[in-house]
Amino acid sequence: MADLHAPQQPEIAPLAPGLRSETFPAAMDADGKTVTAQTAAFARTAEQGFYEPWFSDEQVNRIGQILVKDEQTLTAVYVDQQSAADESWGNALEQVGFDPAHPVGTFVDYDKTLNAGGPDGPLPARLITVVTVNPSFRRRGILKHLMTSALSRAVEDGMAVAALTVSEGGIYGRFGFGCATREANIQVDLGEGHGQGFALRNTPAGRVISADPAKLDEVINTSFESFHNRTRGSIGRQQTYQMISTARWNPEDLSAWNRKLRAAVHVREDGSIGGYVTFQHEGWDTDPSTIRIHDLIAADDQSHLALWDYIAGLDIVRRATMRTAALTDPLQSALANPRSYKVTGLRDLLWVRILDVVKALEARAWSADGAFRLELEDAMGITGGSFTVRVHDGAATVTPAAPADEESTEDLPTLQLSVETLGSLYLGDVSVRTLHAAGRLQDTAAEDVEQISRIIDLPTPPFCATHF
Ligand SMILES: CC(=O)SCCNC(=O)CCNC(=O)[C@H](O)C(C)(C)COP(=O)(O)OP(=O)(O)OC[C@H]1O[C@@H](n2cnc3c(N)ncnc32)[C@H](O)[C@@H]1OP(=O)(O)O
Repeated sequence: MADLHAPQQPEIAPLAPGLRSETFPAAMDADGKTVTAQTAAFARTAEQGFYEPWFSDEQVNRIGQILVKDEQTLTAVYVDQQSAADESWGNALEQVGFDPAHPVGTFVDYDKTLNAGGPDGPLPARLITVVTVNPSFRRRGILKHLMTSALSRAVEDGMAVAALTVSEGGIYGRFGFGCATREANIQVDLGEGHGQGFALRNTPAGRVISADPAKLDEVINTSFESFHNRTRGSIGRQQTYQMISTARWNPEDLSAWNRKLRAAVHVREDGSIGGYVTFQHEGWDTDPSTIRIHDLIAADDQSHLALWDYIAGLDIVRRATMRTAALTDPLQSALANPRSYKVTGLRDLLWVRILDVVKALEARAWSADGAFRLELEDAMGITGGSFTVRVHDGAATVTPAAPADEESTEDLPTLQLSVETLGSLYLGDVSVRTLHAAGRLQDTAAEDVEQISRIIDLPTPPFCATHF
């Protein structure tokens, strides 16, 4: 008998007449130096979709190579001028020199891992990025086709979760994605000279050593791996990070190397590497003189503070800024004067789509032992239904349950929510109580909220340090 609770592939939304889609791997030419014409044309369409400057062929080739290195799967939508339903539209495209080899829609997916805090470590996640539609082809269902196809493939491949970062907050909820992590922009005032404005209550152990970013490949890899394994909400990094953090690639203009980038590494007292920071001086015309931190990845909290102490100790610098700080950054509480740390902005980063509720919940962290019933609604029909969740010693067992209206011998508190809301709850960014107050828990009874919250809500928010 078919397992009615197994994830189901969603129906794939059709493309409008005259459009066709093709899925292919990002690939290099036989010479191994340039990406294929199809991959390069894909990168060109993405560049237009995100309103980037016209890239040179060399820059396009660099983007293509990044896609290749992470074995990314590209799906492109092309105009089939021959079969275009509206002939005058086909003629108009021809008149303006439209090249049918250039797609009008782009979509990338690839696999990394997501740390959901569970006992068995990070779980595989299907990541979605570079979603663009040529402005002249928007609002005709191209995204809907690309997304339903991609989620269908992800279910077929047995993925428990998909994730993306969004350009606009109103697009992806309809596909079951919920906002799951946030990050802060911070500004730290350093005062004049070390210790004047910035002083840690305790001096971190070990040494921080200035380093050439180009020589840090191994340090970057091992530091990130430790960080990823200890940080709920972390997503595995694509090759782009390695290229940027080692200064081989300048993200601002895609030129060959970033001459401004500097780095430092924390070496613990026992000689092991604790983490690294990459940063640049904003220029002598900035007032106050400012260091921008690009990336600060530490394997432990002492190393995190030690790297900040190094930045604060740089002579002539009065301010440090960072766009990717954790909401639980320990720095503010470690400062003698916590006011020198200011949060200047807050934004969502990771959005999560649960594809297999059993696998996903069993890979998650929990706060307390207990059991509850889950009534999950999934409008795309992928993973909805009734489940019993039992948590014991920090690990969950999730089993299909009879529908709520059928007789049940067990009296368990019941959580009713949509798959989008479960995505927001998954990594612990928002609490059961807050979602209940927001009216997002449908018919969940107020008296059940307290019990369920004790099991689900996690003590700290998650943190994802990876943009993609
Ligand atoms: C994961 C990432 O890569 S995030 C980056 C997304 N890309 C961008 O922001 C680049 C600029 N924008 C675009 O390229 C396109 O407008 C896209 C990709 C956002 C949307 O593509 P389209 O093909 O126009 O979307 P499509 O027609 O399939 O719309 C699907 C649904 O989303 C809705 N939608 C599309 N764009 C938006 C938007 N910007 N805001 C709110 N809703 C939107 C549509 O109204 C439609 O709703 P429905 O389900 O009620 O019918």
